Amino acid sequence: MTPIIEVKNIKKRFKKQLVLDSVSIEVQPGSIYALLGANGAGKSTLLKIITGLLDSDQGNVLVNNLTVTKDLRQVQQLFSFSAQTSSVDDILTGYENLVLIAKLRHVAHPKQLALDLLVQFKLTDAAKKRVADYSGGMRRRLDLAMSLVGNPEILFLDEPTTGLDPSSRNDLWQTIRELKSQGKTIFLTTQYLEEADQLADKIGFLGEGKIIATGTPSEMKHLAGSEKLQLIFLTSEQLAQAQTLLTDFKVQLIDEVSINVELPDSMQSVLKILHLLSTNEIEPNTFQVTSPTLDDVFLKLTKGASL
Ligand SMILES: Nc1ncnc2c1ncn2[C@@H]1O[C@H](COP(=O)(O)OP(=O)(O)OP(=O)(O)O)[C@@H](O)[C@H]1O
Repeated sequence: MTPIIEVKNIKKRFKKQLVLDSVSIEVQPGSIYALLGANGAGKSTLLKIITGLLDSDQGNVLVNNLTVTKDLRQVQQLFSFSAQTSSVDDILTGYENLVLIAKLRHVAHPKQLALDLLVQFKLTDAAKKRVADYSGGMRRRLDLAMSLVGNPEILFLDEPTTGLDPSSRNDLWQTIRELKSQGKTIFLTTQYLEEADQLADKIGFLGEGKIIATGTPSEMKHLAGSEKLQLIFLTSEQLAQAQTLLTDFKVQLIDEVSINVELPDSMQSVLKILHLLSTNEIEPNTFQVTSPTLDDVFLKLTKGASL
């Protein structure tokens, strides 16, 4: 399938600081792409370049096969951009904000559209409240609702859940999933590994100005290694006996009574290991299978830098 967004070899420098160094990204239509990176990695800068708000020094961006810098007017019809700073007007109510933006975008029946969006984003009860009195989660939902006025194909969301509590974050994730199920393409930036894991079809890790790794969440986790079986024994003698039996496996000592065993082929290896131990009358006290997380990938890629 032809990508709906193609970022090709983007370079951007602010004075002496090279912020983006040959960044290339492809996003498929109807998918969620998460650009993951630490504070200051260059995520917002890249979003501004993709949406035509900022010029790059090198490279180009195609949206629906249109070059952003040449065909900006046409490209702007295809997307909306929710920046980190909310675009809602505090003095107006949620309903008034939506009607205003709908009128500015010359949408037919702005009042009806505002009412429909308030229902879709579960804001009907707060429709007549001034936005100044909204919670952070309600503001972000209103922001998203406003970005849908004009029915754009692509939504760019810059750190959509930063500053939200876990419950509001979950609500917003659900809303983003619903937008994808309606066929929207979503390009979001985040510094939360869990958010990328929960939402993205494809992730790009931005580090030191480059995409240092890219893939689906499960492909990314494979970068951090295979699944492991953690075995905890009652005594160190049992552990030592187990080690002598597991010489065909990669074993990592955790403490004097626990080990991690790498599982090259998941369940088959688990069954083999437990069978081997039980036929030799060594019973672990507890065991569990652990899968690598995106945190493991990030630590491996950045050698411990914090996100
Ligand atoms: N207009 C500008 N002039 C000079 N430097 C800038 C400008 N905009 C961004 N920068 C610098 O570029 C780097 C990347 O900033 P950017 O805002 O793109 O990062 P980010 O990944 O979005 O970070 P955050 O998660 O904190 O929003 C930072 O070091 C920032 O100080």
